[in-house]
Amino acid sequence: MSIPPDGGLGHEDLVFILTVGSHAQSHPKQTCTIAYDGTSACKESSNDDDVNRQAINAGMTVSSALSDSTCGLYLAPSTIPGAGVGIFTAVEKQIGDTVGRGDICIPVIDMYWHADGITQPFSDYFWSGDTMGMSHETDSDDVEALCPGLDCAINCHLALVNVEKAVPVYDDFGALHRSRDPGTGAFSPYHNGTTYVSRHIPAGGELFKFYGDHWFQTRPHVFGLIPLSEDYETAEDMNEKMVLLLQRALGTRDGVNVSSGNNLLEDWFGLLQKINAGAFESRTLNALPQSWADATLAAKDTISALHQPSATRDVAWLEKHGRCIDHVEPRTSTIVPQAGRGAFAVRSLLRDQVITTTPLLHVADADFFNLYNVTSMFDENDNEHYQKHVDTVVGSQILLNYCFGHEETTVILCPYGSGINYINHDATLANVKIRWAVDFDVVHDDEVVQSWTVEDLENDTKPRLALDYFATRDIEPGEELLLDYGAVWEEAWREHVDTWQPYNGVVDAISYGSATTMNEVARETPLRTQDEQRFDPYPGNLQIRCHYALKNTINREEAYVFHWRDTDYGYACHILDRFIEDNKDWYTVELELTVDPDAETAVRTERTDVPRSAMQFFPAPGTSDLQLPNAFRHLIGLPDELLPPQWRNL
Ligand SMILES: C[S@@+](CC[C@H](N)C(=O)[O-])C[C@H]1O[C@@H](n2cnc3c(N)ncnc32)[C@H](O)[C@@H]1O
Repeated sequence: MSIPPDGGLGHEDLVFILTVGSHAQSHPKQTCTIAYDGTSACKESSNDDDVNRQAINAGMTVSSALSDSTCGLYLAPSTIPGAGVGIFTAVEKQIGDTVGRGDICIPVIDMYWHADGITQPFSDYFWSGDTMGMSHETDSDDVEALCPGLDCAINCHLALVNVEKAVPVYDDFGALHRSRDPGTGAFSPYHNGTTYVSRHIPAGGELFKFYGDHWFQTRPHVFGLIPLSEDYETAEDMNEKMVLLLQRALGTRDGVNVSSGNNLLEDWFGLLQKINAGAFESRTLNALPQSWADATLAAKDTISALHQPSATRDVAWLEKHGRCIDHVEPRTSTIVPQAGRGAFAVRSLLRDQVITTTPLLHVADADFFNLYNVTSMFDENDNEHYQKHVDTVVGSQILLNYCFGHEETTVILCPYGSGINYINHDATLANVKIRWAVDFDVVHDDEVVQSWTVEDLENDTKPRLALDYFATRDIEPGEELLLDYGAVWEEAWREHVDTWQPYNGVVDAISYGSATTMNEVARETPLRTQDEQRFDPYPGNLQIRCHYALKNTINREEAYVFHWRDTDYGYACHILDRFIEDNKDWYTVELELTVDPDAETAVRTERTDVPRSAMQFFPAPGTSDLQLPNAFRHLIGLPDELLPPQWRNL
């Protein structure tokens, strides 16, 4: 089982991309990446990038733009011993290809505060929310992203990292509006996270993402002195030199014909193995090939190439023993109003066919999902303290809407299968059902269903349960998959719709503004200065932020365009002045460089000659649709027949 980290880019890794204006029309597109240290690198955008981008812009997932007849992705036992399940591609993949069909990500806000002390499995599966474009969900810095698809299920092998972490697209303008739609805020706006291939993968190869070296360093009891990324690089270099040296000593240029029984080689690798076995404890030595055959192979190719065969399964074996995880893709629901996106079949599915099997993360204490009322107080030294009122639950994490539960138990089960989290409810049109997984011991232990108590589940959060989703009738390609969430869910939804009223909070519902729309529609529109905003304000739920690159002074002579990645958040900034020169608008802004909200004084600095593209709208912290106090929250009903009797504790 994969255990993603709180990984991702730190701010120091941030770069901005500028499109070189003079080249933009007459030459192939160039993007230049400038790091904070001032170094830059440019590359021409590939056609593949354009095709992918066009597909995304057209509202399709990348995969649906490509032809699709057989399963391309499997969930199967990982090739890493003890790692549970892993994800495998059934088709060869080249750098820049995509994998999967666009995952959803779900923010979990202020968890370490609201759910302090509650045993939960999620920490090992979270990606840090700021690397997923979720920074604006709270001003406390405590936002985690659970991406229950590939980002949750792909393992990490530091020698074979072959796909990049997917970053979701933030879509706060969807089809729903908080002034009229009771479904507003009831599903995650972070979706279509596309996984890109970063290294060639053979058909049958397991996928590996980079969790960050830190993730392995902080788990020495599990992984011991496993080589880290840098160790592989150093070992690569050492190996090349070692092989050259030995070839010279052996008087051979390629060394391939040297018999494995050669004394020099035996002595050398015998010594290396002894050193490795305890004389020195070194992650780098652990990365170094331990035989002449491996050393020469690695010198010709890479050390990673040595690991690839053992990380590859036969495709026929995957078909037989794995579970297909790419039968469905997400799209805006066509059947269910107010529901956001849904899951659609990409190929014919037969009645009783298992559409996919999905592992479950379990929480024994349902209070994990509660959001509590908070008051802030100042002590005698004027330090602010927060008090949690555990008797006043004011809402639930949005994650609740993606998990299964039952009114007679505190146990909650959250699936992390690719695509299945998009399946909506319809009791009448349901064409999918769930059951405990059959014949998939690698993630499902029926003993847990038969005899584990709620306490047992609390004491052991390793995923040990899985569900099969199967078709209850033949399903055509393009049909939406629908599940019956149960009568309790349906009644809760009906009551929500009947009693729902628009919520007027920071801003009245009708004048709520979508940051995404403002950034798309008003990208070229001049921004109003602070003085102008006094008379003509922007919607109160929006804030303007300036690009991170403004941390350094900028040079107007280079007519650059700032590029915002989906994860960029920038600095809070205020527009002091706007002026026109060379027929262009320029701005003088004040940046709040200190991002820590607890800092007593924000470090402010002024920048002038700032172009429009350096500024972007964001929802102000805590004002997104997800944070609406009247947003619908309800677990999906676990059918009565699946609830183990010993879990009934309510
Ligand atoms: C597991 S998610 C399904 C995926 C979700 N539609 C999305 O876009 O991420 C469950 C949530 O979808 C919405 N939903 C599902 N079925 C619905 C229905 N029949 N009517 C209204 N909303 C529905 C509700 O917000 C529910 O809490």
